[in-house]
Amino acid sequence: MARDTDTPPVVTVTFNPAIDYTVRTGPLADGTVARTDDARFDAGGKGINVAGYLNALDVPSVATGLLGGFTGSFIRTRLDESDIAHDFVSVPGNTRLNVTLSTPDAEYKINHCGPTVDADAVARIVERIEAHDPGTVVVGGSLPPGLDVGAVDAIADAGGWETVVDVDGAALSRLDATYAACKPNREELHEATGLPVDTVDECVAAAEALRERGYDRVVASLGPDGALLVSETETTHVPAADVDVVDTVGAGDALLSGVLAGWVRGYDDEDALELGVDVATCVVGTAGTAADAVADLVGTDDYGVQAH
Ligand SMILES: O=P(O)(O)OC[C@@]1(O)O[C@H](CO)[C@@H](O)[C@@H]1O
Repeated sequence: MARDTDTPPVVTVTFNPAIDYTVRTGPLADGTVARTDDARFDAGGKGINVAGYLNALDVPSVATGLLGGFTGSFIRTRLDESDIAHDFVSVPGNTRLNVTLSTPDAEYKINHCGPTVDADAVARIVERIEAHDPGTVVVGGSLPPGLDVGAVDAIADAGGWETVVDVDGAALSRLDATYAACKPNREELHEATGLPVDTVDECVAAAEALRERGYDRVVASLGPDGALLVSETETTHVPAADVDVVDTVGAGDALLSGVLAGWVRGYDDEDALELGVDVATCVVGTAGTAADAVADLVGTDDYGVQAH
């Protein structure tokens, strides 16, 4: 499908990018060495993943944020190799390396806090965003030491773009600006609202409560219960597909990317959410963040765009 060059790009902001090291082993035992040849390194962090998936879905995107050190260089190289447009601010220190360890019994995740960042980096990111004149800005992931949620509000308040956030529940409960959408998972819905989220109906009520706090639409990833999209006028629930989960790295980012791609293409919320679930299903069925697997969706019957 030809890329639409008239559409303003989606700019993604990752304050705290990461190399994702995803490794699968047999069972682990204390005091023994587990050996494996099943490991991969991906350029990651939530905003970077969203830019990669949007790129794979032929939606114009630019990734910005903060990168430093040898790990930052690796990420720039990977983005170049994958033809993902990027425009990062360089900072001192090494960008973090996050580990996902999959064993037959469990999936373990270790996320580093990231390098300490000077607060003036936020103004430098705003300059990069302005240079790309986006319609939508997506701020995704944790804040490194040195920044607080004011950095996210500063991005949302800095220009005429719509801002979408994928930040943790505590941050969602503290942001002050107005946002076009947020993408909590189930735990984050609870953390942000204090409401129970055991059933899908309870998740809908929590999403409605979150909307009252300044998020126009709430896209919630509910794991095995699928996903929800709650707006002022409607509530949509799409169940999860039956898929053998390889690992869940990037699943929430994939859901959000599919929804954003749908909105950019003028889908209604239901079709956008269905596309989001298709993209997330593809990612959980493939090792690592798997933007290459998402690109394979384009042109198949599973890619919702074909039906419109
Ligand atoms: O520590 P954060 O910023 O909350 O999450 C970072 C992260 O776990 O999220 C992505 C998956 O969503 C990974 O690429 C990355 O390692």
